[in-house]
Amino acid sequence: MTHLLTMAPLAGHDPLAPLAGAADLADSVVFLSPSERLVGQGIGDQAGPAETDPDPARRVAHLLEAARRAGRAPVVMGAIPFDPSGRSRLVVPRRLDRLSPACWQAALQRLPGPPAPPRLLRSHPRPDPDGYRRAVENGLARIADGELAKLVLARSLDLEVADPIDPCRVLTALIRRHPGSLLYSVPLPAEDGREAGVFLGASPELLVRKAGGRVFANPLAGSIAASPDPAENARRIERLLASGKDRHEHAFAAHAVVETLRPFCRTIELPATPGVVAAGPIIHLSTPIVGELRAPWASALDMALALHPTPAVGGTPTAGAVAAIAELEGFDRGLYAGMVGWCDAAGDGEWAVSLRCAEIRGNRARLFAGAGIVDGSRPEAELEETATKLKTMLTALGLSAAEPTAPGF
Ligand SMILES: C=C(O[C@@H]1C=C(C(=O)O)C=C[C@H]1O)C(=O)O
Repeated sequence: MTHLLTMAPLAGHDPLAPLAGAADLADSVVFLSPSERLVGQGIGDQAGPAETDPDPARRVAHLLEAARRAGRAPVVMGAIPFDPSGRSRLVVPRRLDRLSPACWQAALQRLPGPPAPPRLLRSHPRPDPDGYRRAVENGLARIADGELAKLVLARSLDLEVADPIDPCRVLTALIRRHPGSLLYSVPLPAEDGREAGVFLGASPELLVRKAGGRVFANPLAGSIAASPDPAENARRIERLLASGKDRHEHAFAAHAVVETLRPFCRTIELPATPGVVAAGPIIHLSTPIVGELRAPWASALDMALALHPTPAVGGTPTAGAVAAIAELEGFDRGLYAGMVGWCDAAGDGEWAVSLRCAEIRGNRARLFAGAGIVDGSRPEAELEETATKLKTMLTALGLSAAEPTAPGF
């Protein structure tokens, strides 16, 4: 990416304003990864044909063309839902800043502290724990029938707190706790009777990154709760690496990613064994994948759309799993388990799987978490795994799962 501004010299412009609490996150878009740190400001006026076109690639092309005409940096940022034909949140910020690693280190000093623990008024899990166990049992029956080999079942948690939530403090709490994750905040308009807000999170999972002629991906699947005790944590990592059920669950995602990327590549390899990645309260099996692209290089977005939904958020076979998810989950995933990131007119870009996230609107937050079901999965363990994954956002909101006020999830 060559056309982005670095810490902009413009008088009166503060590239960090949305992260420092000096500009509204609802008028900004943020994507921070170990490779790129992008902060866009001024997104106010962007609803239009691109919002309603069911093809995300056409939506992005439309926005890039509009950016070119308006003389803006041709970079589209935002989120595409789990159902990519649904409402995406894609924008071309009026001002875009790319923060260098040195700027970023200095910037961290300016971030506000975590939110004060809010007073929880109501919490509503969907499905409730019994409903989720039943959905997993149903999924296991379909796996036993041979209809499916893997299925990812998720649930959502609606929270209402006494005062409006400050999304900036929630995002900066995530930044401090998850510096190696892909961190994001995307504005949400008022819709379906709900007020405007933001969609934000800290995803450990890179769907795809393209930089010049190279492509990177990092499928995750197969998880265990982390322990605060280092010796116990090390034992859990050994247990995860040795778990046949988790290795089987992981293999679906890793194979699918390599096989989907292979036609785009001159060279690509699947590492023989997965490693692990720690993501706050949870540890995942992880396979980093690198490929050399075949000319003409496909764009990051084309590859992201080809990969989505990977078996890490959908299942195997894909179409059957997506149909089972619609039938068994009983809520709309919206932007959860879709993709969030950026792409430019040269085809470079980076897209994370939209995980460990929440929609925050006023004094309400909707959280999401899912778990992969394969032969050998146990409903109670999968329920616990989703509760562990929810902790990432609960902690950032100041609602630690250990507190007596914690929601009954
Ligand atoms: C579905 C989620 O996470 C995905 C599922 C995982 C699993 O089942 O082990 C692990 C990481 C993610 O690929 C989620 O965080 O909601």
